Amino acid sequence: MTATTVSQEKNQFGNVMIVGLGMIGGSFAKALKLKGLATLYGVDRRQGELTLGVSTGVIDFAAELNAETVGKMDVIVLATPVRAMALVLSELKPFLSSTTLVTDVGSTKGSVVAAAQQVFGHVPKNFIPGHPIAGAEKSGVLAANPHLFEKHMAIVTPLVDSNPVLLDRLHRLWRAVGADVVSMDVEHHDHVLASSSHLPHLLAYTLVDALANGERNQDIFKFAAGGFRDFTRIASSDPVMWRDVFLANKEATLETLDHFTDRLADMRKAIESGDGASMFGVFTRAKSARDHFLRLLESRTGVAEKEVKPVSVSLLPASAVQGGISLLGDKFLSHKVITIAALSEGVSNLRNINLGSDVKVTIQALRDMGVVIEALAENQLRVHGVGLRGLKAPIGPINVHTSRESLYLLLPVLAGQSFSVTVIAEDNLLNVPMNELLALVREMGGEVRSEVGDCLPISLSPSEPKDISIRLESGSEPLRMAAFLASLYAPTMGNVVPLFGGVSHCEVLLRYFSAKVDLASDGFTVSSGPLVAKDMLLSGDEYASSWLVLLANLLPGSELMIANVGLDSVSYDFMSFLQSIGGNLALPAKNELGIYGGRVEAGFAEFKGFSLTAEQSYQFRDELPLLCVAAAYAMGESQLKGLNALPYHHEDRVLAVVEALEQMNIKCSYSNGELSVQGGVPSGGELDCAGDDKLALALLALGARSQSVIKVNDCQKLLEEFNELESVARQLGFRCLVAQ
Ligand SMILES: NC(=O)c1ccc[n+]([C@@H]2O[C@H](COP(=O)([O-])OP(=O)(O)OC[C@H]3O[C@@H](n4cnc5c(N)ncnc54)[C@H](O)[C@@H]3O)[C@@H](O)[C@H]2O)c1
Ligand SMILES: O=C(O)C(=O)CC1(C(=O)O)C=CC(O)C=C1
Repeated sequence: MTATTVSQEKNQFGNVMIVGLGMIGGSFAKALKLKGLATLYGVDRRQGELTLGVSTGVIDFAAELNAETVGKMDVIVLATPVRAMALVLSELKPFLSSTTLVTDVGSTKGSVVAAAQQVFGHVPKNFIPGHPIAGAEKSGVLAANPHLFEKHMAIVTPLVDSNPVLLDRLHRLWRAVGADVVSMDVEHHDHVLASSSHLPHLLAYTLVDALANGERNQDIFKFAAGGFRDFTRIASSDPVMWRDVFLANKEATLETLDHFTDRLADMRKAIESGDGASMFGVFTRAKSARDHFLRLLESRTGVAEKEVKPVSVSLLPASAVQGGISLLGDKFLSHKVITIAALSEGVSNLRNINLGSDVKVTIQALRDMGVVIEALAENQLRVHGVGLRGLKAPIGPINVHTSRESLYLLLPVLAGQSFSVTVIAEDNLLNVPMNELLALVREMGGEVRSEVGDCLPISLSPSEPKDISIRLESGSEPLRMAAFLASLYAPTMGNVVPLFGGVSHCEVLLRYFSAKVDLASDGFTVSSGPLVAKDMLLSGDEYASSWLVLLANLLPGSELMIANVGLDSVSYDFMSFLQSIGGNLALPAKNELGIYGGRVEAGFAEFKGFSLTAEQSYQFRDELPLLCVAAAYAMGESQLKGLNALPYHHEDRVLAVVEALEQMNIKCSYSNGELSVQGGVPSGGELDCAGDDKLALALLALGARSQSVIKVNDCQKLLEEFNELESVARQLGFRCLVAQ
């Protein structure tokens, strides 16, 4: 049950007494009182706090620990500093009923259990300790905040014979004030909190005290700014409370303090000897660990959840594509290069990197495993490679979120490391069997476990690496890259046989980073050896290039030049196909790396109706939406065959275009995987791209010469993935209208 669905029945907790009406006790009381869930009684050795408690509406009654009051309580919460709790328990003992739940909020749990044992001779079944993991550096009832516990954790530490009915009541109490309840044993609690809460307080207090009493103390405080304030906020906390905590949790605090002192001594040595690499390593790992912690916190408290506003985009009529442009780096190429650079030996400077959301997923995962990736100027990264097997075990699972490309790149690399790891994902990547990819990882020799038939999440455990031979059954580019990466981990040699010949960025990039990839009679061989860091300027996005070329062909008066294309065989063949159906474009020649790199030029032309074989449909499956648009404007009829043999998401995308064509009054029919389209002039109106960025671009192109404007809805993902869309349009003299 979540906090929001908790029952809010009036006065359901009956009479609740808070002993120690300070900041925490007051916050708890106020939250219950404001919701009308209990009648609140306060006890405090300071009469002033009780008077304030009543006048500020934190409690209903100021009370004392006597037979009459204690006897009628349903719940008693001890909220004094931890060392005062033994005294409070002994004062309660003579009047306490076994049906009253007694709990506490103390920051240490072992000492509170020991206090109960000392007072009662055993821990009574109705005494169940607890601890809210929420607080502030303030104290006293005036600092009470009824929202303090919302979306925070409350730890309960029941003992074996704790009364289950009262334990249930304790859970409900914490949930009623908005907390998420977790159960823990006492010893574990004290060790965890010694590191996560007690040590930081000790450091903050000691730092402030050392500086305040050191030389130049006046100026130190005068010139201290945000960093000092952020680090030392908690040194303003209550000294009595914290003295009690350190007296009560001595052993666990000393253990974590010793570990920290050793690490501090290492840092001292690094500074003394000018060992920048060690410092850089510590700072990078620490940053990555803290970023990871913040993400966990955000996902728990929901603070990062931002409202996503629907965005629509339209291409305004009477535009032509005119001018020269360099496009931002290709997305999948960016993923690949960053991963390869991370696995290389040495430092690589990468320029024109596309930092789209999926690429950031890959970067984060690599950082979580100790790779230092510096963001230099815009779209420029410096990657400090760690070598093929140099990744470090991450502190939590690797989350590829919704990025299929990150998953395909990272999985074989993780399978080649010496640690076990769990890989998790979200939304579209869940519940999809990853058979081909997992088969490949299993071939590497690693153990792969998933709870539900080859779907994520999965756990990988390393084993002896072995030589592999992979014959790819599909033409998927991510799978091809995964196969090449897997073969890098073969002890002597790996063998990759792609479904199609032709050049792809996979082997070109690996060779560029010094991998020994050779063309064999059957596919490629990859001989074992290190990757070596290189600098690289990435070529422009391939799908964006194809889209612009199509637009230039559709819009009269266009004169387009893209200066930085880098086409693999599929993209080159696609552009050549456009030429073969009457398209007006000039393509670059093959460069020394085997890629068609350089400039593409394009201008207006009228396409002829065409016929696409099933093999071509498969080969151009990514570009099919663009080809459907070419068909919509072509003279005569076009046929696209074999569409039902495509991976389902490609067929779905084509079907979405077919629906759009029909809506725009372009005659078309689809049966048995064959689409025929009668060229014409699309009408206009609103279309939905269902959050698919590639489909969105195709639908925008459909509006190139439509009778009235075509507005494409649900374009948030398009603007995320192609965020330079508006600036590209501006540079090339055509107009895109983005509206929310
Ligand atoms: N401050 C935090 O961030 C935080 C967070 C979680 C848990 N805690 C725990 O909550 C407890 C209370 O902390 P706080 O921050 O509310 O402190 P606080 O100083 O604001 O309140 C403590 C109150 O206890 C009263 N008190 C002390 N001895 C007493 C006694 N013998 N009988 C009756 N009243 C007595 C004090 O007069 C004071 O009003 C502590 O055990 C602390 O470890 C604190
Ligand atoms: O936020 C703060 O000021 C706190 O110190 C809260 C904090 C913590 O260290 O996180 C302090 C003590 C606790 O027992 C629980 C929470």
